[in-house]
Amino acid sequence: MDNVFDYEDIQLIPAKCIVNSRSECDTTIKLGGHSFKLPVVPANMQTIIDEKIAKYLAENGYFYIMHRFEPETRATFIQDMQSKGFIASISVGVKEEEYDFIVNLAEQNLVPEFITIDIAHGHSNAVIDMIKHIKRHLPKSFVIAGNVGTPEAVRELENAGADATKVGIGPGKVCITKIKTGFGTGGWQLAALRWCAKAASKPIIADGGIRTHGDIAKSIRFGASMVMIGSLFAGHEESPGETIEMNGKLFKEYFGSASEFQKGEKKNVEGKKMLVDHKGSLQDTLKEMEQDLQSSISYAGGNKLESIRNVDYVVVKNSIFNGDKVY
Ligand SMILES: NC(=O)C1=CN([C@@H]2O[C@H](COP(=O)(O)OP(=O)(O)OC[C@H]3O[C@@H](n4cnc5c(N)ncnc54)[C@H](OP(=O)(O)O)[C@@H]3O)[C@@H](O)[C@H]2O)C=CC1
Ligand SMILES: Nc1nc2c(ncn2[C@@H]2O[C@H](COP(=O)(O)O)[C@@H](O)[C@H]2O)c(=O)[nH]1
Repeated sequence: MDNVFDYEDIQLIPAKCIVNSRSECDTTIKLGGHSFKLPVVPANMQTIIDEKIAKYLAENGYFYIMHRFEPETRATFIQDMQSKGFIASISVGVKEEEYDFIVNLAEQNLVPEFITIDIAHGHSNAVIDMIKHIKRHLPKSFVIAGNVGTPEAVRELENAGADATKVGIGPGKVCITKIKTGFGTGGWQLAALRWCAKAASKPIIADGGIRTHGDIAKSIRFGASMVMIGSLFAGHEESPGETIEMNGKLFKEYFGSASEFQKGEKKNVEGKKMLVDHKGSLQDTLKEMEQDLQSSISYAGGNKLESIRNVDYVVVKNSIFNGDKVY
């Protein structure tokens, strides 16, 4: 791989506008036969999503993926969401008990619309076997598998039956994988996304490293159907992380799913805990994301999300912020 770059190194080039107002631009995206208002999904992490937020997102036409860290609540969660007419979208791991969980769901005829296999190193037989297991017992569920960072991995997971793959090893804000292991897509996530997207025949979710709303448009340009975001969603008043007051200022706690804090032990730790600025309501951020993306679409010279896919771009190494502090 040469010519690597990341979000901050790229600027998309404007094309002639065809709309009279940004409100004409349509940010909706289809995934798994469902239509969602934005190509954005909050990360399936315990300080980012809980049942209340999942319901809010589902009710308001946004995609969501519930985390897997309270495993015993998942069957009831599926029932509860579907009884309200919402999609059920859950996460699983790959350990032995997860195999039984999938069989139990099938026996109870509980079929989540979306199942995400949420593993650090998704290019593995553990994930391939779990994809096959889910497809055998719950063939109607849309399976998102990850995380990966290479075209080979995307192809192997797709061939095993994954309906979408999630790309991003180590670009996350609370990630320390790149430091502890020396591996990953941290620092070149956008180039890795492009590399993977060229091999993909099914949707890709770009996961981690999104620091500004413009990065959503850049992800679409480089082949993502959707982006998964943690840190930008961690600071809301509704966010499940604890609210902390320091020197009269409010913060929210945000921790990695592989942090010592999440795991309860210091074993294979690849994540950290941090505080992010408190920033008002989730609804306001989603609205702002929609408006910013509508604006992106208008700069792309179209009125639909797909128009972003064809725009030209330039590489401006580490310079687009001109010293502005954005995060
Ligand atoms: N996107 C990213 O960059 C990363 C995300 N995470 C997040 O952290 C959480 C925990 O992830 P994870 O540790 O995979 O989940 P689990 O702790 O559930 O581990 C899943 C299984 O995979 C094994 N495993 C984990 N990492 C590796 C590896 N590098 N090589 C071989 N086997 C491995 C584990 O065994 P054992 O523990 O004995 O090795 C275990 O059996 C997830 O939510 C994940 O998304 C974590 C790191 C990177
Ligand atoms: N290496 C680790 N990555 C992690 C951990 N917990 C979550 N994640 C990944 O980060 C993204 C969110 O990234 P952000 O830049 O938007 O904050 C999340 O979706 C996971 O893929 C972890 O402990 N270690």
